[in-house]
Amino acid sequence: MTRAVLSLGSNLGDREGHLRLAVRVLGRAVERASVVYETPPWGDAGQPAYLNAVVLVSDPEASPHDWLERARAAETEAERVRDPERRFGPRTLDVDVIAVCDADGRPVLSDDPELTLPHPRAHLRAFVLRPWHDIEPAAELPGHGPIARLLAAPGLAGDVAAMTPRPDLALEFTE
Ligand SMILES: Nc1ncnc2c1ncn2[C@@H]1O[C@H](COP(=O)(O)OP(=O)(O)OP(=O)(O)O)[C@@H](O)[C@H]1O
Ligand SMILES: Nc1nc2c(c(=O)[nH]1)N=C(CO)CN2
Repeated sequence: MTRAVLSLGSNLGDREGHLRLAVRVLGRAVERASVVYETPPWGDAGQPAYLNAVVLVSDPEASPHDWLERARAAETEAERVRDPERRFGPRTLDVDVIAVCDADGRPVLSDDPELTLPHPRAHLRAFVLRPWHDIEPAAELPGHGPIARLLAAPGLAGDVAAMTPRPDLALEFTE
């Protein structure tokens, strides 16, 4: 049994459709989905705006690695193409595993480059922390503390303010 926080992002093609596709691939594992946000590109400015959201998922059968497999399956369905020249470049769909807890609610930590937990750049990304905070306000990012505190830090204030909620694009999932 594991629970995970997954971040969804898309800035190419049918962005909304790609986020919906990810939720469909994750299926009944989805427990909560955040509001969708329109966000300026982070890390590589020369690309279109993203739609971002966060989902909380759980599955009695899933190992931490299974979440990475499911993330990749959704990216493949969205026909994501990787550009080795642009690490933070545009993509049809990005699904990142932000954090995983085991059956006892303990955070899973990993420095394996194939699946690093928590995600090594999550604490720098308002597009991850703000939607996560919306659906789990008391959450902590292991090694970094409460996400509410990270969001309030001066370094992220500009990025948080630049995010636009898109309630017109609510993600549906089976409760
Ligand atoms: N927590 C994680 N979530 C997703 N991928 C991870 C994680 N930790 C390590 N990886 C590895 O990172 C590699 C690159 O993933 P990907 O192409 O999605 O990166 P990216 O989305 O361009 O960058 P970023 O991870 O900063 O968003 C993958 O092969 C994957 O195995
Ligand atoms: N706003 C925003 N910027 C990004 C995103 C993303 O999902 N949203 N994903 C990236 C991939 O690493 C790079 N930059």
